[in-house]
Amino acid sequence: MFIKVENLIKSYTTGEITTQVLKGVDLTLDKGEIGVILGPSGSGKSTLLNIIGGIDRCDSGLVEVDKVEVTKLSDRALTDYRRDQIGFVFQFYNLIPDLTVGENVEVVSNISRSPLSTDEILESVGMADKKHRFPKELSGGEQQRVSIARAVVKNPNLLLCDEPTGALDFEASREILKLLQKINKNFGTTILMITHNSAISAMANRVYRVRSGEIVESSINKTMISAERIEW
Ligand SMILES: Nc1ncnc2c1ncn2[C@@H]1O[C@H](COP(=O)(O)OP(=O)(O)OP(=O)(O)O)[C@@H](O)[C@H]1O
Repeated sequence: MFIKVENLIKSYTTGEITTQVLKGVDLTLDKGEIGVILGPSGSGKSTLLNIIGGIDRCDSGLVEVDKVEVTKLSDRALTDYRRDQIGFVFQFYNLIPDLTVGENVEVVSNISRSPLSTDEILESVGMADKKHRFPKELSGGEQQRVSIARAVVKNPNLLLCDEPTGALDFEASREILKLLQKINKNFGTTILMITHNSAISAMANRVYRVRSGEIVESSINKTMISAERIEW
């Protein structure tokens, strides 16, 4: 088992009000699989992903990734874990506006332990010919390709995607999903992805549905379909 989450609990306190955002979440994913987390806004999906990725801490429970007990790591070790093992892709790309496409990717590869080649990655995401452009000269779908290149160049064990197609139209979304599927296949990268869109679950090995901080449904897809065939 590559990801093991057990009885994960997390609360946030604002002023005098404490809200339990994760109420005992269990989740597993095997190496090389694609997992999808579905659920309405505010149900705790990002909180769950951020704890798995070492951006946030839980109150109690277990997160284990590739046999590392993430929930036990010191702050220093958690930073190393995040830098060395995890690639993040967000809804709004978060590219550095003053850097070109190539430079945005190199910023990450320069601080990575065993990076892949920037040119090779840009080639695989279909952005090699736009290496010298700036983010504002790209479409949303192209910017997301660059942000995927930036996440993958460090050769992460786990790619965490928070609504990667949330800001894109249907065609651009499908291209991004095809790209994620290709990365999963070519690099063997395990992918865990949050989405509002239940059609996307057809390309996942495992699907988790979250509601109000709890997993209300989990399923395993015996037959995954190619992202090419996803419609909504
Ligand atoms: N840092 C924080 N401080 C206080 N409350 C927070 C914090 N982060 C998240 N929350 C609250 O926790 C709940 C779950 O948020 P989370 O972002 O995990 O949900 P989500 O399912 O990812 O939602 P969305 O689909 O809208 O992104 C929300 O009610 C949110 O307001």
